[in-house]
Amino acid sequence: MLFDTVLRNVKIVNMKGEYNIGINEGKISKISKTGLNGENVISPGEGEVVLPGLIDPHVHFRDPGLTYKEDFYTGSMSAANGGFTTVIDMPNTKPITNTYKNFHEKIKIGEKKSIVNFGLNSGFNTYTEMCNIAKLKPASFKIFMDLETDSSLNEKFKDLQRLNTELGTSFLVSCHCENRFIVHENTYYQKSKLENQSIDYSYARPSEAEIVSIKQALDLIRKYDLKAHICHLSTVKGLKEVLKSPCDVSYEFTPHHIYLDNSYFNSLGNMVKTNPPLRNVNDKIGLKNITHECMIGTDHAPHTLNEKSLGVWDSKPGISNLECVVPLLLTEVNKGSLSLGLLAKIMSENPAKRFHLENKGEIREGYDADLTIVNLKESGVIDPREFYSKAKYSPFKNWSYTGKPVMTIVNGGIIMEKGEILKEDIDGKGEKISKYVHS
Ligand SMILES: NC(=O)N[C@@H](CC(=O)O)C(=O)O
Ligand SMILES: [Zn+2]
Ligand SMILES: [Zn+2]
Repeated sequence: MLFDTVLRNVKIVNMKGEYNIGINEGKISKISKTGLNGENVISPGEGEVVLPGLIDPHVHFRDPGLTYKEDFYTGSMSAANGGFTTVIDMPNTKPITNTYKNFHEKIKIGEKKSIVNFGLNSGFNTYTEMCNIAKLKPASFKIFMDLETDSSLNEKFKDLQRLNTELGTSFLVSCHCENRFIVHENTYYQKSKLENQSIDYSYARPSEAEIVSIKQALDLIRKYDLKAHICHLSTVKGLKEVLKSPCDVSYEFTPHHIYLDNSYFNSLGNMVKTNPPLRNVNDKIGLKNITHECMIGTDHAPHTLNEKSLGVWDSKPGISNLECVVPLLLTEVNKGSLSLGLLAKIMSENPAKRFHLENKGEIREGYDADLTIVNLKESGVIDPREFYSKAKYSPFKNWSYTGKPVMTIVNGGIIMEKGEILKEDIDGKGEKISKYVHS
């Protein structure tokens, strides 16, 4: 049999020895020890290992309405260059992605411009509007708890329970956990100081705001029998609340909350301003908290350099990490502080399962041919000038790494090879390679 594409004599994560992977019609159709023939043959080099296509459940591509910061084309190229085959985009665009019309519009934007598979989170809205959006299969309904009062929170969680009951669905609520009241109180106090340092931003939105908000979210999902995903979990105490909860709750860590603490404000200023803020070194989560249950969500949140330089309170919060996180974590694999198998679990299998991305997250016959090939031996330093993202800056600039993504394959099509992006996201039959993915 002649396959469309064959990966010849490759190492596959979690599997001993070398294998041949036969790809047909965008699917993994054969994994065999014996040789396979294909129209295209890919023979990975020394030190290269095949991972299931990496999935980022938390990106902001700013499309539509804020495309001067990033758009689906530059954001998805950034994802492809970072080794990601699927991303899930957030609804805080302009207009907000919380009506049937805007949601449908964004699917069309992604289908036109994205070179990786994409899912979409919806914002909350009226009950009727959310029922309409449910037909378009959002990955989850996203709530920014720092924008809600206790009563509006209760109403929204209640609406989602009603929707799941009436439609027979089980949509997740993805939560940005910062308590609005605690943030307002502490921001007011910090702003009242004679002068402000960048680090004051981390005291304006203290760890306590996240911990209280996580407890609120856990109480509400218990009350309304919902499932939750906690975005950018940044504190050990918040993690403890999640781990002891009997509810169905998942969580993600960002690279900046793993690697950086609020002392970085002193050297990098508002470049590291983000919500939730970098934490005091004693409060923060870190590499030691990465277990088989978590996920990595980059919270890729681009702003222009100008918007990042408007002072402590007016600078825009957000850090872009799609092209940094894999080299950083592969470096941990080389140091022995993270296994490659665990990296594949938290960056592919777990997000695929949690957001019901069928046939993704594992290298298995019949699954989609979404594959990330990494070179464990290639080293270098992070250079934001090479980013495909419009946000060509990073707190990880000049960080050295050992290990990087060298090929990204989406539905059997090579979309990135050695840092070069395939210009046309079209397969041999003229079909778009990447797709809108939904549960
Ligand atoms: N994380 C941030 O600081 N900013 C995000 C919004 C968010 O994720 O809260 C953004 O969209 O810029
Ligand atoms: Zn957020
Ligand atoms: Zn975000």
